[in-house]
Amino acid sequence: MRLGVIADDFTGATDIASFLVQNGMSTVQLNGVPSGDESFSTDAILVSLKSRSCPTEQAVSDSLAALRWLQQQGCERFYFKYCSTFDSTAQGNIGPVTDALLDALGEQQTIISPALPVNGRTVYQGYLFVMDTLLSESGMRHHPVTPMTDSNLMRLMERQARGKAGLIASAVIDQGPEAVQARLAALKADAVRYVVLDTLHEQHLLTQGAALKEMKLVTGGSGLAIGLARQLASGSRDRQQAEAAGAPQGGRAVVISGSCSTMTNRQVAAYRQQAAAKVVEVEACLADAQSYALQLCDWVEQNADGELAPLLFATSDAQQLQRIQQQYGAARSSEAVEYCFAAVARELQARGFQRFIVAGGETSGVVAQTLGVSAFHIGPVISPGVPWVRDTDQPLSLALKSGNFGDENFFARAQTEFPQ
Ligand SMILES: Nc1ncnc2c1ncn2[C@@H]1O[C@H](COP(=O)(O)OP(=O)(O)OP(=O)(O)O)[C@@H](O)[C@H]1O
Ligand SMILES: O=C(O)[C@@H](O)C(=O)CO
Repeated sequence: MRLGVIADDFTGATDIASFLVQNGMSTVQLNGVPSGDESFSTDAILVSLKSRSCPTEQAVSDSLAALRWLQQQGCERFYFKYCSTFDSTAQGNIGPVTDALLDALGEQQTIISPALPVNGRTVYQGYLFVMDTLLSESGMRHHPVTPMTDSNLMRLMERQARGKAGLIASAVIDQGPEAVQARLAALKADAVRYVVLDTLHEQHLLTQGAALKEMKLVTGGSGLAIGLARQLASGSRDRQQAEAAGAPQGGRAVVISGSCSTMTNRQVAAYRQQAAAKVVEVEACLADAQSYALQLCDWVEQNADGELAPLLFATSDAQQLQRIQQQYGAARSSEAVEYCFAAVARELQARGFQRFIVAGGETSGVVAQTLGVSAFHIGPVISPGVPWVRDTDQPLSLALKSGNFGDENFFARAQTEFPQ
């Protein structure tokens, strides 16, 4: 059974791709809907979009285009991948995209399962937790683009989508796949369109996978992929061989950090102690991003011969970010930073850089798009949900880190533990 995945951002896409591969499904990841007539024979085909925080109409039309293309590729099951921290406010795109996909598939019900317990994202009584904290009390409440101030997934869904939301609590999931299926059917009879699934640990994801293997459309983070892949995998491939195709190759490296998450702040602080690092000033990005980018690239080149790659970071803590956003506007400042990073990536590629370690989903999307990446091999995992990936056409290796993923030493480990 071929699985088609539509991911709403770039790091989210590599995140789920790594779990699919680790759990037995051969996977190709494509940047956007391909325009040519190529076809792929992998167990899973993943289209990564930049639809998390774009205007809703565009998110819906891009997602529907991806769905149609995946159907043409013979996919029969579909997975809408969004963030394990449900990055989506009342005006967000998860609800409208879910509704559009359900309508296009002629389905009345789907599930909402953002949990990824290995990275501390769990769901209890429909409330999303980050480690030991409610989502709305975690660093996500200060997110520059999608501040999360509610943790109740039923409420979040009902605010942005068209139908009723319900819950399957952990006590039911503990009873196994048949109990989950029976509850889904009961909720469907009650016209519940979005069913939030409690998830406390990996066994719950395995149960969900078994319960949902016939469901046409599922939605969630990357955790559910563990359970679903084990049901849908064809068993036709050698994981180690596949990972070797995505292992990082040589060439000069740079670390680019545009995430302001709590974890990225810690990672940047740790890496600055070990490697050359330079802050990217929002004022300079706003003034003349193009020439500022060239200056930054000169600095990167001057510092590229150390043991560890140089770091450019716009990463700020919550207070700095608030000051910047008040002064320049949230959208304007984040766009200026993204524009500058795009110019930096383009220039460094032209100067022969071949390994890019990037923090932040939006930032990764911009960088990968600028570098002209159209398809990846998924390589070895640096931290849960963050694999090295290698472009299928050009000598280019990328580690695209979701904002909150990885341990404190992530940037250094991505280099030292994966020598070329
Ligand atoms: N100093 C800053 N001032 C204003 N905006 C910034 C600053 N630094 C980064 N940004 C913007 O914040 C946004 C961060 O989003 P991004 O998706 O890259 O990281 P993230 O949300 O932490 O990661 P993820 O989506 O993987 O959880 C980007 O648009 C980036 O340009
Ligand atoms: O699910 C997650 O947390 C990540 O894959 C992600 O989408 C962050 O951008």
